[in-house]
Amino acid sequence: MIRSGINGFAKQARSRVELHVHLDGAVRPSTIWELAQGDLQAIYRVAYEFCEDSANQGIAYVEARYSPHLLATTVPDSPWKVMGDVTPKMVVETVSKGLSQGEKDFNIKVRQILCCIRPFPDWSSEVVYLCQEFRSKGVVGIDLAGDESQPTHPDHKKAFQEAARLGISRTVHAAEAGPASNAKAAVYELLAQRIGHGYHTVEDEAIYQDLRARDIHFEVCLLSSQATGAVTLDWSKHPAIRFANDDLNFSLNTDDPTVIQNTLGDEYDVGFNKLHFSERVLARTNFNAARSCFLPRDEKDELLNHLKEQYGLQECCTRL
Ligand SMILES: O=c1[nH]cnc2c1ncn2[C@@H]1O[C@H](CO)[C@@H](O)[C@H]1O
Repeated sequence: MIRSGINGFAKQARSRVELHVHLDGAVRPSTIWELAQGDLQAIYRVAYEFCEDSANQGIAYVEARYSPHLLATTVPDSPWKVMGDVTPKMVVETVSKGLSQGEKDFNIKVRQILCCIRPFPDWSSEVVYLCQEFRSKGVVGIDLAGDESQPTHPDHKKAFQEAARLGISRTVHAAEAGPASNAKAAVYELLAQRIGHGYHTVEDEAIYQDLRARDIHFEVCLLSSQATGAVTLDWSKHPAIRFANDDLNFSLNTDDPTVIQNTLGDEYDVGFNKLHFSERVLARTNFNAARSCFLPRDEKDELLNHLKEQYGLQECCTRL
């Protein structure tokens, strides 16, 4: 693939921002093989190596998401049927330690988003509790992931409203495979500030225009969107082209790099080569990610200033 200038530049300069990547979808295949019996050491290793792999892609800041319940072994209704003594809280503690050591060793900033899972509404109140409990240890937000074909359970709504009350930032997987109305519900009922994917939002003009006017951020994952069948295989019809033309607030992300076998650089390459995004659009998506990340104001400003320096921009230029 021909590399875009901004991509080649960013790789060396530690100047990318990624908002949508599943930690449990980013495990090195060689590590999965070795750690087939999961335990806390395995979780620590996955978190630590995630920092190294992200740093090697020129990433300055990344928000990694996962479900504490799906990685635990004490959850009775977990789909994995493996029982042990690792609680969801121990999972978050261990991920925090692994990321924190990785941040130091690889000179990168990494924060966590804890996922609620649609078919398991019973877990959601504990996810909010864990977000609150680990706020000072790197947890910056809450997500709702999983199959969006069923109506959102009231317990998820309760959890997200509680998260909003506590000042926990919110993103929701919506309109990935499901209809535009799911994105609307994510914003109005779950109080989401960001939408995971959101491709089908373009199919309802009123909803699309409303979310655009509200400056809702869309976490776009190009290669994942084709791999999951969420969009057609014709790149020229990809909804992100509309997003770019409308200067919508969106970013490029990897989603599940172990599964998709992609890097953030690949996503920028696809944007450049297949969707014909200009260098300016690619830079803008990266700045969109920074201005829509879940860091507190002062740390966000620091990140934006770092990016401006890397891109050689003098004045405030988050809207390139
Ligand atoms: O593209 C996606 N859409 C919806 N859910 C997803 C996607 N990728 C992964 N997960 C779900 O999120 C959980 C926490 O990281 C994963 O375990 C998986 O069940």
